[in-house]
Amino acid sequence: MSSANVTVPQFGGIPPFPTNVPTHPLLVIDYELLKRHDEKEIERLWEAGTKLGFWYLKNHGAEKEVDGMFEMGKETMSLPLEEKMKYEQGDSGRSFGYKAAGANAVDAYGTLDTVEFLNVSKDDVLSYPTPTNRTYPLTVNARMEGTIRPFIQKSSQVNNTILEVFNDKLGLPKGTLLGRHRGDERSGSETRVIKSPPLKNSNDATNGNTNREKEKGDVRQAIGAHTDFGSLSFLHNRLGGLQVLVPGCEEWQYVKPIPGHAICNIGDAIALFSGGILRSNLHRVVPPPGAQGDYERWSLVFFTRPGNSVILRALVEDSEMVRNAVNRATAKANGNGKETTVPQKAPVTFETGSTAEEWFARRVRNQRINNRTGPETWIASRGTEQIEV
Ligand SMILES: O=C(O)CCC(=O)C(=O)O
Ligand SMILES: [Fe+2]
Repeated sequence: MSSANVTVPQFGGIPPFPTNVPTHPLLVIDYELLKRHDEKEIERLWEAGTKLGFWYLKNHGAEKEVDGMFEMGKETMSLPLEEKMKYEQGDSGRSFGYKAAGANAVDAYGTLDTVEFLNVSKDDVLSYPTPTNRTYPLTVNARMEGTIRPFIQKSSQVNNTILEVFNDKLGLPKGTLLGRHRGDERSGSETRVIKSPPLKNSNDATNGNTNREKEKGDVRQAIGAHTDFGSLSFLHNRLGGLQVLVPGCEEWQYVKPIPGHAICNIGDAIALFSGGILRSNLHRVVPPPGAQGDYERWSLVFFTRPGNSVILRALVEDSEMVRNAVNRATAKANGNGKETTVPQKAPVTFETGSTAEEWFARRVRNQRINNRTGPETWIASRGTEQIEV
């Protein structure tokens, strides 16, 4: 049997992730140990959060719910496009609902994305059958209580446990980070199911706008380079395609999916709250590598985001560590007091002046291809990628 025919049993008969592509190993964090406040595990999570902002999470206990969510995703994406479009997220910066393939840009040139996804608001799930924000297709409603609610509850629990670890390591008073994610305030927290077409179809998925990539010698992007908008992301995928840009490296590297392991990462809100100590790292999605490219790619995320009214800024009054980090970043941007003829970098700003709701809407709105006027629209969609520590 050739190696291309060997499949991964836990991943439902798909070819294995190839060994000959640049791949970045992530630290594996054991959720069971975190829950028991194991000091070594907390140290390893801190290392993952401060160096790359990405890690694997094992023993998270949500596998059954994840499988149910993929089923819900398949049922929903199989609906006629016309039906899905009744629930489209629109161009005003709202995220909840359906996003068709090709509705977002993946770069400053306005190249179109190839993925379709469905975002379901945490608040809508918890208030179901009364909508908080909007309604969803029947395939979603049918799974609200049996599948989506348990998934959201488990995922929130996982992310909240991690928030508490970071809270304490940052020297913040107990409950400071959780207090910015209160259950009684509406938020942008949501779950997302993503479907990417197989490589051979990804060109016609969006009327084949690949010429620009061919000219640039770049790969086709399913989701363009981005930092996540919120606090913490709890991600489940089966096929490769997720890539990270590791600090100090020029080449994008794959993150290999491992059965039973979620991939977790930090978003802009936590990078800002922590004065850049915790990292919201750039990542993107490209077609799965090697023989995996012949398959449809599915992924699932739960995004924890701050309450809508929370101002995104470094928590300098609450933590000496955060205060020192902001002072260091400011001094560095100003050339550390040295006389220099080299133009100074724009100072890193941890005072966004923006609520979580505004930050999120700005980023969503400026990714939408219908809102594009030129490269400035892409720039206006950016997050915390300018933060260097
Ligand atoms: O599909 C993936 O593996 C990652 C998706 C992602 O980065 C996102 O939806 O923000
Ligand atoms: Fe992401």
